[in-house]
Amino acid sequence: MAEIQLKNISKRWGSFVGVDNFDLTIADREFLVLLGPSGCGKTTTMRMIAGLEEATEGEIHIGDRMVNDLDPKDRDVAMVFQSYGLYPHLNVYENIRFPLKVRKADPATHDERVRKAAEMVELTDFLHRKPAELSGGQRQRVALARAIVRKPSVFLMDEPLSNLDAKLRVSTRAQIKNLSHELQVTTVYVTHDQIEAMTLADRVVVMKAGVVQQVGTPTEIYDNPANTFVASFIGSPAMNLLDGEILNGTFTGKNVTVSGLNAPNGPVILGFRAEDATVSETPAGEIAAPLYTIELLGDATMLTVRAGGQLVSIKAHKELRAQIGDPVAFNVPAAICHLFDHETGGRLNRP
Ligand SMILES: Nc1ncnc2c1ncn2[C@@H]1O[C@H](COP(=O)(O)OP(=O)(O)OP(=O)(O)O)[C@@H](O)[C@H]1O
Repeated sequence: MAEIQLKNISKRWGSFVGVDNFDLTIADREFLVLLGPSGCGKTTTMRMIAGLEEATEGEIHIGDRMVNDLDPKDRDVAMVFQSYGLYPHLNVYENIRFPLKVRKADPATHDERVRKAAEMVELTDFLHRKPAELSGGQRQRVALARAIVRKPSVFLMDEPLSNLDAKLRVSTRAQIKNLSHELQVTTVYVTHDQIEAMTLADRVVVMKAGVVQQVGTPTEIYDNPANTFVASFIGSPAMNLLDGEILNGTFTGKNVTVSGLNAPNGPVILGFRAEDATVSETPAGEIAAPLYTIELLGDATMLTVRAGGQLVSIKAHKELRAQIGDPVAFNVPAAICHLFDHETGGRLNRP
């Protein structure tokens, strides 16, 4: 168990900046998720912690040691990759045991430790099989067992679920969450999937083009996104973001009007989430726009309307039915709106 301190770390290749001035303390036992689109620098950040990539600048501390000059094997971190990295000629038992052998752990303890790790990921019945005889989900569980068998100070996981099909992803995600609760080991987890980030993290770091955009709990990031990038990256569907102008407390965009805003006059980007808008039976005084598409989600109905050339998502109750092209009347209460600077996209105070 250990705290990780990343003190202004950067990674540059020539003039290209992969990670820019990343500065964060990850608490002992925290589950931290690095989230962002492809190429934003998540993996590079994690590889610097692991020692697979040298930081161009800054210091990395794990526990009470500065590890910049330590080899990966001396940092006491265990990694799980999306590609599993299992040894094909070894059976599950020997794959899980491998780190104990390499680290010369007391041989008398191996059997118990391997079986315990296998049990934690529900692989007890598969110990004799070779990786080729396992499903993708089972292989990923072998990789997890191999990481937990030697009780490292830190777990680093790079998109461990991305090779699994949707259903398996959900169940393995739950297993990782449960495992991490049980093990209480500081974990850094890389993903581009915002649902994984929201469901697993104690805190999420949202990155874009090498630069940290926001650090916060899933709720903080969802409820108070720091800018339009974070607002549109977190949540499904993405937050509705509309260009327009505020005049005397009323926002006017293309075909969307919201009144009662407590904000200065001028151009802004107005944001609201699909679940915060309400569909109205009585169209008077509200926004009306033609239905572009309707999706039945089971527990709700998602409407997408075309408001002034822009698509806007509204989550409605599950019984709602409508035809494409029908006018949909909806209401956007001022209290649930987010306002962003129209040039920088940075968050303005909530109205
Ligand atoms: N060895 C390298 N030399 C030059 N540029 C690199 C090198 N490794 C990575 N990069 C660049 O650094 C940036 C960050 O890469 P990184 O792998 O950290 O992104 P990522 O957020 O993990 O993306 P993905 O989700 O696609 O893995 C990318 O633009 C990548 O092309």
